[in-house]
Amino acid sequence: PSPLSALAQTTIGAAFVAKVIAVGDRAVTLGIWDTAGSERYEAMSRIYYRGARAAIVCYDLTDGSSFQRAKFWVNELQNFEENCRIYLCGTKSDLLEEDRRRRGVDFHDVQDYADEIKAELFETSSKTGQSVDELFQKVAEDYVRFTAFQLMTEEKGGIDLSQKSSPYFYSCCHH
Ligand SMILES: Nc1nc2c(ncn2[C@@H]2O[C@H](COP(=O)(O)OP(=O)(O)OP(=O)(O)O)[C@@H](O)[C@H]2O)c(=O)[nH]1
Repeated sequence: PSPLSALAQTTIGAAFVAKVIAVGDRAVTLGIWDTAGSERYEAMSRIYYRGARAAIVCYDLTDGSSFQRAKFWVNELQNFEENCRIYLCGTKSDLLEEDRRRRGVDFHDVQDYADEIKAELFETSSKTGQSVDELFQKVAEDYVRFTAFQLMTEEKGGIDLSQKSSPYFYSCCHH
């Protein structure tokens, strides 16, 4: 079956897949939960995204109401998962390539919203694969970058600028 037909089923509960991504010379394994998009399954979805470090919130680029529903999930994540970075993902970009008039959500409106919530924005297609790899690559890269930063700031309750021998200075700031 094509990748698209494998996905074209209503998600009840959640589906899981692990994806290994190279970031520099490291291999990062992302554990990806595909949760049900319907708000009806809100309580169940929360079980899966609890503790998540990243969330890809998808909406259909041809359907304005799906963007409004995406905002619901963004609010949920902001309220319950403070350590979770949010990535907005407009799907079905292939349909816009075919006919620009099918766009149901203004790009600049979404970009403004993404800036407001400090999220990255991607427009992807499961059909053509457009920007899908780039999106997961960014998630993995950000994870590595922010985790290193968090370790650096948490270890001693702050960044000690007098500690020039800190290994983090060698890995990221030493010239
Ligand atoms: N043209 C096009 N159709 C797509 C694309 N992605 C999904 N579809 C179609 O959109 C419909 C819904 O796709 P799903 O992936 O099941 O949507 P979903 O949001 O995961 O649905 P739930 O699992 O119920 O949350 C199906 O008919 C898919 O074939 C895409 O990138 N391009």
